[in-house]
Amino acid sequence: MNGICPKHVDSVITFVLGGPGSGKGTQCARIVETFGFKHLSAGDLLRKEVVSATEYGTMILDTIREGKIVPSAVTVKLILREMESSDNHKFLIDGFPRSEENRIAFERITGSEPDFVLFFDCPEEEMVKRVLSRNQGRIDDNIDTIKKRLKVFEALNLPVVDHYERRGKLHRINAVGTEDEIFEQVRPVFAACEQTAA
Ligand SMILES: Nc1ncnc2c1ncn2[C@@H]1O[C@H](COP(=O)(O)OP(=O)(O)OP(=O)(O)O)[C@@H](O)[C@H]1O
Ligand SMILES: Nc1ccn([C@@H]2O[C@H](COP(=O)(O)O)[C@@H](O)[C@H]2O)c(=O)n1
Ligand SMILES: [Mg+2]
Repeated sequence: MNGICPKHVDSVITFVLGGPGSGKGTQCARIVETFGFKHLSAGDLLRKEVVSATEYGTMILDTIREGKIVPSAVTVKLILREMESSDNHKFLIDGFPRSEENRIAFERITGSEPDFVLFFDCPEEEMVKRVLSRNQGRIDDNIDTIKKRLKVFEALNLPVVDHYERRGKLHRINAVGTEDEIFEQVRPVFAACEQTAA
C-alpha cells in the first residue's frame, strides 16, 4: 500500500540503482518484457525536459553536463506525472533515488517506500568501458563527466544503497557478465514478487 494517488494505492514500486553504465536500462528492458512492469528512467525523463525546452530545461542540461543531481522536487514531479498517467500498477523507477535528498523527498511527497530495490554492483573500470562505448550521443558520456558521475555516485548514491540494505529491501546483483547471465540473477527477484501477489 502506498500514497502515490488513489489509482495506484496498491502499486508495486521497485527502485533500480547502480553506477553509470552498470546496466540498469538494459536490464529494465528485460524486466518489462518478461514481467510487464512500466519502466520510468529518471535520466530519460530529465533528458525529455531538455529536448522539450521546458522551464527547467536549461538548468537540467547544465546539471547533467556536470554529472550533478537535479533538485528532487523537479525529478519527483516528473516521476509522479508519469505514474499518474499510467494504467500499469507495477513500476520500475530507474536511476532514482540518486541521493538521500531524492529518497527523502519521494517518501515525503508520496508517503511511500519502494517494495524492493535492485542494485547493479559493477566495478568502476567496467562502467567506464561500457559508457565510453555506448554511442547514444549523450552529452555526459565523455571521460570528464564520467569521472564526475562516479564521484557523485560514491558520495551520494551509495548511502541510499546502504539505507535500503539496512531496511532489508536490497537485492544486490553482480553486474559483471553477459546480459543473459545478469538477467538470470534478476529473474528470481521478480518471480518471487509475482508469487507473493498471487
Ligand atoms: N552485461 C553487459 N555487458 C556488456 N555491456 C553491457 C551489459 N549490459 C549493458 N551493457 C552496455 O553498456 C552500456 C550501458 O548500459 P545501460 O545504458 O543499460 O546502463 P545504465 O546503468 O542505464 O547507465 P546510465 O546510468 O548511464 O544510464 C550500453 O551500451 C549497454 O548496451
Ligand atoms: N534521480 C536522478 C537521475 C538522473 N539525474 C541526472 O541525469 C543524469 C543521467 O542519468 P542516468 O540515470 O540516465 O545515467 C545523471 O548523471 C544526473 O545528472 C538526476 O539528477 N537525478
Ligand atoms: Mg540508463
